[in-house]
Amino acid sequence: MAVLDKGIWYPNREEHELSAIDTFTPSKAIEAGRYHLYISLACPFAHRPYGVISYLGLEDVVSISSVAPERYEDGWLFNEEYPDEINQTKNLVELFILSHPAYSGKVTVPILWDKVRNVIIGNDSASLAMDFATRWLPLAKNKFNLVPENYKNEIIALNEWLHGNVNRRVYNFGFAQDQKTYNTSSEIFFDALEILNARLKKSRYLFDDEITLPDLFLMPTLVRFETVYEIHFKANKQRLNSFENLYRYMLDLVAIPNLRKTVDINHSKLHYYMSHKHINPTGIVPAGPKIAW
Ligand SMILES: N[C@@H](CCC(=O)N[C@@H](CS)C(=O)NCC(=O)O)C(=O)O
Repeated sequence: MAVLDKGIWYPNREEHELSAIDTFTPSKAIEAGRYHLYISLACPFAHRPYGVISYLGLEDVVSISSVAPERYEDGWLFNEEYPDEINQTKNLVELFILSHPAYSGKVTVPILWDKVRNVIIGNDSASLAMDFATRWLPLAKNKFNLVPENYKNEIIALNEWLHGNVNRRVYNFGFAQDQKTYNTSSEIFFDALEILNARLKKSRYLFDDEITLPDLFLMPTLVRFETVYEIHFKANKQRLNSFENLYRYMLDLVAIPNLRKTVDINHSKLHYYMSHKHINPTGIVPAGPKIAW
């Protein structure tokens, strides 16, 4: 992978080789127009806070832009179609250095930028999503409570479970370098889909009939399944539509315009197939598959 070590970019160094990893200090101030969320339209983790902002109608309060689909040796890039209109940098590495000149750690999306202090104030998708869903709710156009108090602890626990068993897990076997790793992680992932499928037989969404935050954690993986993960990550133990309730659930979610507009299949395909040369050396992007939704 790739990291910054004291402000120097190493495209082939691992995070565990760093002597220290820097973190960002969140801002407590909730202020319309003050922050910008940098995402990649391809990234399922960035999709969490993006989904919350779109579903709640917070776009006029927090601006959003995406990096370009390709990610090579220089990391995430901006280009003419996907510019950095806030800081005019050419890539995310430059943006991290602008904020924290001696930064050590990975250079990932999403990041939340404070336009007043000109610094990054967060790069953890789960906590950004939780923050927008709760502290920012008073500024939202659509005041849906994604974290009802009676489910709060269960929601936090389910988000973590989804992260380990589903959202991150598909990468574990997609990037596996040996059969055993692939088999183990594929098994865990498809077992988790089975559990979710059974759960969704009893309710429309993960918690009853209203959308809650974990739905916006699960959706990003499901919408990338057929066009990317099934082929590129060899996630083909079962077809997604063989999980009847889970598939119905995904269709329900993408039928909601504020969620559907956060899904960019073409951008995702371009990113995954072109950028992961270690598993797709030619960088060829498949023409299909045609999907039903
Ligand atoms: N801190 C993260 C990780 C997000 C993440 O893994 N983002 C990926 C894209 S999907 C990334 O930017 N990877 C670049 C890298 O690992 O160098 C989060 O917010 O959950």
